[in-house]
Amino acid sequence: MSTTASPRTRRHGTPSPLRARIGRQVAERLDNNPAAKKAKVSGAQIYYIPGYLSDRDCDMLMTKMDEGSRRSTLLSDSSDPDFRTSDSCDLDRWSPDIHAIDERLSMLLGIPAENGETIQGQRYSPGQQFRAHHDFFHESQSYWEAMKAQGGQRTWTAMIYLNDVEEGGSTWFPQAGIRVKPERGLLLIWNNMALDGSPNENTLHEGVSVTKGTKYIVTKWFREGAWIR
Ligand SMILES: O=C(O)CCC(=O)C(=O)O
Ligand SMILES: [Fe+2]
Repeated sequence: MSTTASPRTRRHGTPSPLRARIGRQVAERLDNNPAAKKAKVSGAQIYYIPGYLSDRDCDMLMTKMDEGSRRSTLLSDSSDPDFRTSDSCDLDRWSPDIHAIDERLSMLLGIPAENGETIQGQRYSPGQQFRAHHDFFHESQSYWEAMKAQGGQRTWTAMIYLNDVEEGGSTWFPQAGIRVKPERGLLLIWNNMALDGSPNENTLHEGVSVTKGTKYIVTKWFREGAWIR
């Protein structure tokens, strides 16, 4: 896999030794985990683990999401009202079932649990999508100062598909060149930073519109520092 960051990666922020170290440490941990597979993509670190979450946990999360969802929001203004049309649900991190999943993810990546934002559930019905975006914060935007004070930049993303989707709903990384089809229990993990710790453009990704059925996923974004104090 090519690991060269393109010069364009510098546009949304600056290199950072801390983030570069987190990138190396997590990748080394995943490389040594026989369950974790490395995706053969260009210019980004992407891994996956099929069957990571049990059917019981997937069902538990989908039930909670059906009980507590609201319309998804965006950090930055978009002129496109259809940019992110899913429903979202913040899952209570202190409930024992969720806490156990948090702990497992944190152990898997070797990132302290307090660096993880609260797991967010997202549900897409036919026609709903999350258009191409980066999970990292754009450091030139007005929200960045507030984010900096709350754990700083997002480094790794962990996303789990909770069900198989009848049609559509894949996660597409147009620049890294990979399309992931939803599969119940599958964990997808990627580093939003380049090797030098600057935001990596190649992690641009899209939750492609669902055409048939409903898509349920959970996402956890890890910060470079403590998010919970
Ligand atoms: O729905 C997807 O496949 C992608 C979701 C996503 O990009 C996110 O949660 O940050
Ligand atoms: Fe995303």
